Amino acid sequence: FDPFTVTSSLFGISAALGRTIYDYFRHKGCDPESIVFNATGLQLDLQTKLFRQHIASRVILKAVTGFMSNDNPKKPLVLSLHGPSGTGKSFVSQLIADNIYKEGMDSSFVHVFTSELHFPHSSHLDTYKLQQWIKGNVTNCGRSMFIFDEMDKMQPGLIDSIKPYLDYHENLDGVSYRKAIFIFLSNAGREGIIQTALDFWKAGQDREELELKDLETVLSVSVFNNKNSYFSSLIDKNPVDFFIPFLPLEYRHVIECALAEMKARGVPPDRNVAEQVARDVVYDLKTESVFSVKGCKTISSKVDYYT
Ligand SMILES: Nc1ncnc2c1ncn2[C@@H]1O[C@H](COP(=O)(O)OP(=O)(O)OP(=O)(O)O)[C@@H](O)[C@H]1O
Repeated sequence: FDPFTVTSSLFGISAALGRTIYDYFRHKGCDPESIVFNATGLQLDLQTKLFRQHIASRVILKAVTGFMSNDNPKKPLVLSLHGPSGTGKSFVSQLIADNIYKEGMDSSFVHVFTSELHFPHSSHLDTYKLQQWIKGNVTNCGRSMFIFDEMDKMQPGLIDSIKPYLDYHENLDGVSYRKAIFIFLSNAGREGIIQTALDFWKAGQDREELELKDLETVLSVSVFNNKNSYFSSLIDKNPVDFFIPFLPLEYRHVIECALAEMKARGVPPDRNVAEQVARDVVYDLKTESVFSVKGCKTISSKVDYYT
């Protein structure tokens, strides 16, 4: 029994809209007990579960903690996470959700939008549906979280349609969006981030010495100045509070991911298996095989294979 599908087929609407309607009737407003921000929990999760992303960890902790401790924010929190595949962008969104919502990603106040899943056939109607989707969910609960996956594959028209919700507005049509969190995930800027990390590696510098300012320029060059980038549509009135780079992962980091995966499954972490898994991963020749092409993305299935 899938309530979204039932709701959708009853009304002859898309599953996404069905979910909004279902959520609306199931939860009239947010239940304060299901939204309790745990700043210490987030800090601990970022320190212990997210590997080797010191810049992202630091920025996310500050941004989310600052925003959640403010009862009257002036605008929604808008985070844009960038970097190569499998480096922890979706994973960190899950850690944020885990420390805000009692039910984490399963909370009915957390909404993941994938343009290909929600609107496979683009049409002008889609922008209306997307706006209604956001509006319906925020009307239901102001402290809603929206995760937009594969932002770089999203139609520019759709991005334009969400811009008003990201800005400084007391309210729009009687709805205040200021307590919502928007997280954009994309691979935009990936080349610049990889090149900077590689230059550091070649110079024998510790990657932990990399600072946000070392990556801001490359991010802005590849992200803002690219006419095909989704940011070209956001740039005029930039509503993004933090652009957060995720660094490519090396062989030794893949080992850490494999060990963590075994631990999470209750299997005793075995370094030999972890090394086998890390050897199996493809490394990018353009980076002299220093960085894993897909980060830690395929680790789970490889651990299955070797354990
Ligand atoms: N830095 C990291 N620390 C710990 N685990 C990680 C890290 N990066 C990736 N992983 C593991 O790999 C899995 C896949 O990563 P994730 O889905 O976050 O990648 P992504 O950056 O969102 O990639 P994509 O751009 O392809 O969507 C995660 O669920 C997590 O188990």
